[in-house]
Amino acid sequence: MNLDEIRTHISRLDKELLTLLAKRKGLSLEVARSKLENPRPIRDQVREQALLVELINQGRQLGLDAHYVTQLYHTIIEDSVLSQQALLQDLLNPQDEVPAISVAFLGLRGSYSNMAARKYLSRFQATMVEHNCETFQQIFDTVESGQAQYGILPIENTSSGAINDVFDLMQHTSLSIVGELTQPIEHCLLVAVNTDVSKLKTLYTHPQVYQQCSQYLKTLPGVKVEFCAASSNAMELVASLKQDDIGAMGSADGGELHGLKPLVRGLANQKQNMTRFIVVARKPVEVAAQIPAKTSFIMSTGQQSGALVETLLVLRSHHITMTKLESRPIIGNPWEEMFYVDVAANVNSNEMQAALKELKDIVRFIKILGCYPSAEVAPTRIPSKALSQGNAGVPAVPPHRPADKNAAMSLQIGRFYMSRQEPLLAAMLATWPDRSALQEAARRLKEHGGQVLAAPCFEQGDSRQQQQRLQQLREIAAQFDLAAMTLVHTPEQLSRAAESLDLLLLQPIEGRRDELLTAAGRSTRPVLLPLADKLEHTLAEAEQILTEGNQQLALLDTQSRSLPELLRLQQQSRLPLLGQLPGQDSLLPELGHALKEAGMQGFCITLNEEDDMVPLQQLAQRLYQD
Ligand SMILES: O=C(O)C(=O)C[C@]1(C(=O)O)C=C[C@@H](O)C=C1
Repeated sequence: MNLDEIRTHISRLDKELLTLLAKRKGLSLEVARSKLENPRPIRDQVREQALLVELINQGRQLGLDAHYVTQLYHTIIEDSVLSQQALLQDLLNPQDEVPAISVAFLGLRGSYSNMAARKYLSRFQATMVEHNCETFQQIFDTVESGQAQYGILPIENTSSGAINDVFDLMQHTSLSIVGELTQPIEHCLLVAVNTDVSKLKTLYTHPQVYQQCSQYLKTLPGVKVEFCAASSNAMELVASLKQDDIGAMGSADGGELHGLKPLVRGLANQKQNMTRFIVVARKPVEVAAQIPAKTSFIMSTGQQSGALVETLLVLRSHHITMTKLESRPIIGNPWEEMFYVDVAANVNSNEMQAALKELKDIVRFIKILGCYPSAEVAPTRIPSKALSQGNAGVPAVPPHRPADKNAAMSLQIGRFYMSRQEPLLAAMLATWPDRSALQEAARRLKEHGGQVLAAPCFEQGDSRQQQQRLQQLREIAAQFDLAAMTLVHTPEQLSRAAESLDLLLLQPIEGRRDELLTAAGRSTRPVLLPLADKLEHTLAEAEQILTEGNQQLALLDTQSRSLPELLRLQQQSRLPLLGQLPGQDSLLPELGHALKEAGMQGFCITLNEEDDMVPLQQLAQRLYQD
């Protein structure tokens, strides 16, 4: 076959894939209707997990890797769940057939609020009429007066926290919250013409974006930064000037609307930067009982001690989970507070109605802001057991973690938990690899069921190169849904790594790490402390970290200590213990298995450039299947 013929073939297959996906979606909507007739919850994670495990195994037989299959199906299932929810919501809240829906949001075309508005409206069969607003107040006014049907407002951001102005405006509005959505904020360097970072002289950006990308901007010392009122203004300017020495900072999708291309992605200091938006309208909506719902309300309590606790106890007694609590001053009443509460419950449920009745008796003021479908479709987790290779037909188990006997000792790294039952598996590259080798290591680690990718970001190079490595490590780890770790020698390196990575490995030379221990204790990231020569030194060092506040600490045995030594350590400390083992030891699987039995909660497998991952793969099989 020549290139054209192959492409024709690929196009035909893609069309078939789309036809099948559309058929699948149709069936999913049929399921939703049947769940409405014979009431059952929309989400069924036991079914999802069984499906995913089956697909991973089928995929393997066809030569597709587990990570690829999982990612693909997470997207398909997320769409399936959201489409089912939207269908049920439509049936419950029939809308007038309108050709256009108007939405008010902050900023111009391409702003993050604009992207959120587009995402929200994509679920309606109507075109969007955009109302660009300059202030949050203007958004409220536009919807209250009926000029727009919906208003989109950012309410909280994972790096900068609550957006207080929006909370304050919610106190006085007659509007209801009818929806929510979360938008990833990925700042990119956007340009209008083909160019290179080294040619840039000026960057246009919003002060908040500048702040959120401060680490990256330090790597561009010669570039002048000019502030604009919003990132959408910066994009508009750069698009109109079309010069190769200027750029804007904002989202890739937003930039595309202005014809800009992303030159560098993932500029933010914080690894995960998400903004949660609320959608407000004049009329409240009803949420179908089968859909996970959220209810938001505000309340003010008396000033007597324990008043807030009493209200929270009411929620607890009705088994209602609170997902958010914010307090804001009441304008005009100094020292009084208004509390904003989000709960994971439908306002019409019996529990919520009973809780509201009790709350009304004990608060001064309470107002429901709205009840709306929860937009979060958390991916169903697949146990490492199912991911470690060669495992056909793993029985489906419910996705929630079984109660861990050693709950007090388990630690969360990124989105993974380490425990004696499922030890953490990290691959640590001895030298910094090139991008494709790092990607290949990540792909294979994921395929074998490992969870943490580690590489030395600080061993060579200047500060700019080190920063680029941190970014690359975090980016590739995220691409394969792995956590990321690096070795840090100084407090400064520790704070830089803590901005991007999930786990910080402290340098092993004791006596030279006093300041590093203090910095680790003040960090909010989990820390891995290599054992000191003497047991009492290790315990003293661990204590130094814990007393500074950071309780996310695990110990690492770098010298394959004897079993009695390790058991003694475990008797004296409740901290999780990991072992560092060479990746090419033919006994790796047996050694790891024995150490797991002895209570180790994880393994850091060191790999040199030429090493293969066969022993690591065998270790994963022993760890997760025996
Ligand atoms: O099988 C169901 O119950 C469905 O609703 C279908 C489906 C899917 O798309 O596969 C969607 C949502 C559920 O959480 C489980 C599976």
